[in-house]
Amino acid sequence: MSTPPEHIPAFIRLRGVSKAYHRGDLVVPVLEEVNLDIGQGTFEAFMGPSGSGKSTLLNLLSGLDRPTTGVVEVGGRDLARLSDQQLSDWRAGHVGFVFQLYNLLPVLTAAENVELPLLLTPLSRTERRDHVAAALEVVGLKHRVNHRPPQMSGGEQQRVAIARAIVTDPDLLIADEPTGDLDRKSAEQVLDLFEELHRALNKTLVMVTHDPHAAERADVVRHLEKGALR
Ligand SMILES: Nc1ncnc2c1ncn2[C@@H]1O[C@H](COP(=O)(O)OP(=O)(O)OP(=O)(O)O)[C@@H](O)[C@H]1O
Repeated sequence: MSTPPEHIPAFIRLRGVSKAYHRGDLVVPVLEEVNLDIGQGTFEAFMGPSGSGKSTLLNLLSGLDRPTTGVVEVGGRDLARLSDQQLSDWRAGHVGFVFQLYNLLPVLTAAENVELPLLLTPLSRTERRDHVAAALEVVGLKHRVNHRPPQMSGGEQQRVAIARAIVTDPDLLIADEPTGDLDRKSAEQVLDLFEELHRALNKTLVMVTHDPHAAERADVVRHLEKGALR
C-alpha cells in the first residue's frame, strides 16, 4: 500500500508565494499567497482555467522564474538564495522538463536530442552514449535511436522528450500539458511512463493538465482559480 501523501515529507514547499507581472505601468497579480507542500516522490496534477496561473506556478517551483514575494524551497534549498548562475546549474542537475509540443530539435536524431542536456556535464562521450541508451530504453524507444522527430509519431516524440528530461537523473520532473497534443492511446502511454518514473525511480512529478483522464493518474489533484489554490 502506498503512503498517504500527507505523511510524505515535503520535497517542494511554497510559503506565501505571490507573483505579479508588470505590463508597462500596470501591475498584474497572477498568483496570490500560495502555500503548498508537495511530497517527495509524489505525482501531482494541477488543473484550472486558462490564465489561472498554472504555468506561472510551474515556473516558480522549477526555478525558471522567481516569486515577487514568498519562499520557494525544493529539496530543502531556498531557491531565492541562489544566484542566477547557481539556479541555472541547480535546474540542470535536478529538474527535467516536458512540454506540450515536445520541443525537440528536428535536425537531430532521437539520441542526439536526448544527449543535449549531457553536453553541459563533465561526462565522457562513452558515458553520455550509455546514459542516452539507458534513457531511451526506459521510454521504450531503443529502436528509434537514429530517427529524427519528423519521422516519429507525436507519442514517440513525447517519449523522446521524456528521455531527454530524465537523462540527467533529475529528482523533479515538470510537465506542462504533456498529453495536450496526443491521441488517447499515446497519451495513456505517456501517463504509464510517468507513473513508472515516480513509482520505480521515486521521481517527484508535477504536471499541469486540462485533461481529467491525465489528472486521474496523479496521486494528488489540485485546482488553481484566479491565482489561488482551491
Ligand atoms: N511573462 C509574462 N508577462 C506578463 N503577463 C504574463 C506573463 N506570463 C503570464 N502572464 C499572465 O499571467 C496570467 C497567468 O498565466 P499562466 O500562463 O500562468 O496561466 P495558465 O493557467 O498556465 O494558462 P493556460 O492554461 O492558458 O496555459 C495570464 O493572464 C497571462 O497573460
